[in-house]
Amino acid sequence: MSKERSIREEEEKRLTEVLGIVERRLLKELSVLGERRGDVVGIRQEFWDDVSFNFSDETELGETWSSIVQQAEILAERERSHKVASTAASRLALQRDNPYFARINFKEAGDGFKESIYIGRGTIVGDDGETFYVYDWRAPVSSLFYDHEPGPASYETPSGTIEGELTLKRQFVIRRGVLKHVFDTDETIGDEILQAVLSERSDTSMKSIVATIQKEQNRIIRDEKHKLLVVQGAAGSGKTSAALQRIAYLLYRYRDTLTPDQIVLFSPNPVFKGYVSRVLPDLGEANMRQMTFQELIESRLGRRYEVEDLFSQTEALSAAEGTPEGDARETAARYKGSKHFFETVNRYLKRLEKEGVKFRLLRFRKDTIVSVEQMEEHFYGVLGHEHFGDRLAKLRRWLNVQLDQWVDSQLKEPWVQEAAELTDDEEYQRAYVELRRRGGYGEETFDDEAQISELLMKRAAENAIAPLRKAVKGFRFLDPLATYRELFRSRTLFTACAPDGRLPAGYEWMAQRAEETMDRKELDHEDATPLLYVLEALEGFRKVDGEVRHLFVDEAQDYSPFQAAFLRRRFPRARMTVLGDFNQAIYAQAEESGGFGGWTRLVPAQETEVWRLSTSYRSTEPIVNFSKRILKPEDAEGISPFHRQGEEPLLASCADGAELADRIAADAKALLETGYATIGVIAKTARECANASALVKERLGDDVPVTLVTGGSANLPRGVSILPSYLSKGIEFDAVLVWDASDARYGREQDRKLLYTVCTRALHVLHVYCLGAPSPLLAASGGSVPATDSSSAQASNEAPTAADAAPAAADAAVPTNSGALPRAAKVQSATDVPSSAEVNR
Ligand SMILES: Nc1ncnc2c1ncn2[C@@H]1O[C@H](COP(=O)(O)OP(=O)(O)OP(=O)(O)O)[C@@H](O)[C@H]1O
Repeated sequence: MSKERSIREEEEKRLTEVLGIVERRLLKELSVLGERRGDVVGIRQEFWDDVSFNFSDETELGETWSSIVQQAEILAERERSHKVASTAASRLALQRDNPYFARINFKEAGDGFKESIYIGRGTIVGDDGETFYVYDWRAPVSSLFYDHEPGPASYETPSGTIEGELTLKRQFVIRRGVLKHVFDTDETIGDEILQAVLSERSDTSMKSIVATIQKEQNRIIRDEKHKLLVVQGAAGSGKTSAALQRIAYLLYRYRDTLTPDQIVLFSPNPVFKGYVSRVLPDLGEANMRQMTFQELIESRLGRRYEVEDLFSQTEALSAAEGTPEGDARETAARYKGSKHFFETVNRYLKRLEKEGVKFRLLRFRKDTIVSVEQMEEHFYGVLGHEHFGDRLAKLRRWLNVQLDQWVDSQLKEPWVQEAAELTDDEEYQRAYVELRRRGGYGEETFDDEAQISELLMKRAAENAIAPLRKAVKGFRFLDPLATYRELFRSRTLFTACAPDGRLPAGYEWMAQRAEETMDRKELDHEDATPLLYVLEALEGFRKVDGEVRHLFVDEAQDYSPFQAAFLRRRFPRARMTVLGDFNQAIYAQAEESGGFGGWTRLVPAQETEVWRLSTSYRSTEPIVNFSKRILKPEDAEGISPFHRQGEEPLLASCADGAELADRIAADAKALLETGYATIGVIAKTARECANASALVKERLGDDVPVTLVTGGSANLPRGVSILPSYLSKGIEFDAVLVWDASDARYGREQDRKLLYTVCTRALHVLHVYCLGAPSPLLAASGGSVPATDSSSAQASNEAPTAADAAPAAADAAVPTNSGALPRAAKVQSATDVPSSAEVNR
């Protein structure tokens, strides 16, 4: 028998044994699940039958109440165990499909103890409770698989380093419980598996990468030492993937103390949120909390102000591009995200401890209950020696006392008496019960009547000022906007607070803009974070999320230094993992920061680690090379493609919009017919997308699904998605068709990173179309295409020919992994090379 066959037989036997264990356990869990479900349904149906009702006196009432509580507790307990059984069953079902993906043999130094270790998405222990059939990929020993090739190897455990020798490294492709491929490898992670995984057609949600985590990614996933982890990685180098597997790792490593809701991931937009939401459930873990920065802002400011979001700001800047107004706004957006402004605001807050907080008076009809001056006097006088962050809460207490006194002062007023007379029976009954409870109501006497009418009047007055009580509770007597705005009303104040004592460029424009917008309670996006910071500082950061233990920020280069500093204040206990790519910094607000938003300043250097990921896994080699040439050479230097081949990107000029739409529609159709699942048509702005969508839909008719993706979209659909450049952040498509990368659209230096971001969304196929002359940023990518006719050029500097244009889509049909099959690694048999559809994730 050949060596390959004997290996296969050995592994098949082992697989059957493991599947037997999983199967038995799954059946058991399913039967527990059935029972629990029956219990829960039964208790819910009969809930009220088992409660004894008796309201005759206080004791009976108490007993009725405890019998309800008891029933509710039984129900909650059964629901909990139903959930436990259901989680276990889904985990086992995943394991039955694909119990493990790798095996290593490791001989420990010293005693020479040799062990075969199988690695999968979750642990499988034998019925004896001791034999480990499969180790979780996050177990310390599993590191050996990701970090080493056969030979001397070691791994870290909580009790120290284990040294030894890796004598075998084997990978499996198991699908639906059937062993499809097995092969040994002598590379860190077998190249052929990775080739096959990367050649797969994409999906509308991201997949896990546990079977093919690369060594440099593994370091990020398992880092436990640092308070701040900064990952600078090329487009498609696996930053988001590393972040998500890291979350799964942390949940496993600290499973007794860390829960998913103590982990927050900041995502760039709602589409991305949907896109990554399957990864953790597929790994058998519950999802962490996810939010966008905009949602954080909306939750605090949205009810009081009309807040512009980042996308609207980007659209507004794009529409005003090149005008004095547009330039001024861009300068303002950049400045208000800067470290200089953050420091200015901080110094302003210091001054506010002594003077300057703006309040709003409490007024009932025309009556001032507490004036602004009285509040200032109390805040800066009586409370002047208190800690600044506590003062507002104390002022609130004092205001409530003022309201109490005011209510008392009103009892003789005719309006209160009138209101009290309108009291309905129910209200009267309630007042009666309350007086009895207080022991103040005896026999029917004149005095009792007086008491009840006083109570009714009090209630009437209280009802009338209920909105004021609510406003006081919500700190609405504070005027954060006016307080913030003062910085743009007084030049002397600003210069006194600025660290260098100077007004920033464009100050006059900012001041005027504040007058125009803030009166209408409208907030430009660039003002939202500073305002929120001022508000929270005045309130003593009472909404601080101290429970959050890990904060992940993806696309971190898009955050301004101001926002970075704000997040640090808001999540003070959290360790931070921030991931980004300075080559993809596309928003005005982050430009001042050189792309990394001042993250590294937040935590002392000795508690910070900066990792770089340079291999780009997403796109084929030709696409990576094409995209790199959009960047300045010094920025592109560190980016290397993973050697996966595919067709050369296409760059073509179109004479007019109709031709552009014709070609994109034809490409999209042909690519879908070839089997590509997701096609991204990416235009620069939302306005262009609306136009593109109408034109493309018209050409494709109802047979081809075409979706216009907007800032509010929560999911990426299959088929053709038409979306603006900034919404394509973090996501990917089998094929990207760029809608108009002309000089007119991407002509400025500021557009470089945006165009790079757009082109790097493509996995297998990239077609870049221009209306007229291509952007000069594409010149090095082969962009010297005549603007006049519909000529096109393969980006490898081939001379453009007319034939290149239309058949491009057909060319794209060639599966891009055709030239990318195994390299030197030892493959068990030629037929063992996995096809792209059969690879473990
Ligand atoms: N080790 C790996 N094994 C398999 N696939 C991988 C690996 N690393 C990355 N990928 C794939 O590469 C693609 C890009 O990964 P990901 O989105 O995590 O990169 P990114 O650095 O966040 O990209 P961007 O900055 O462009 O958003 C994904 O399809 C991901 O599955």
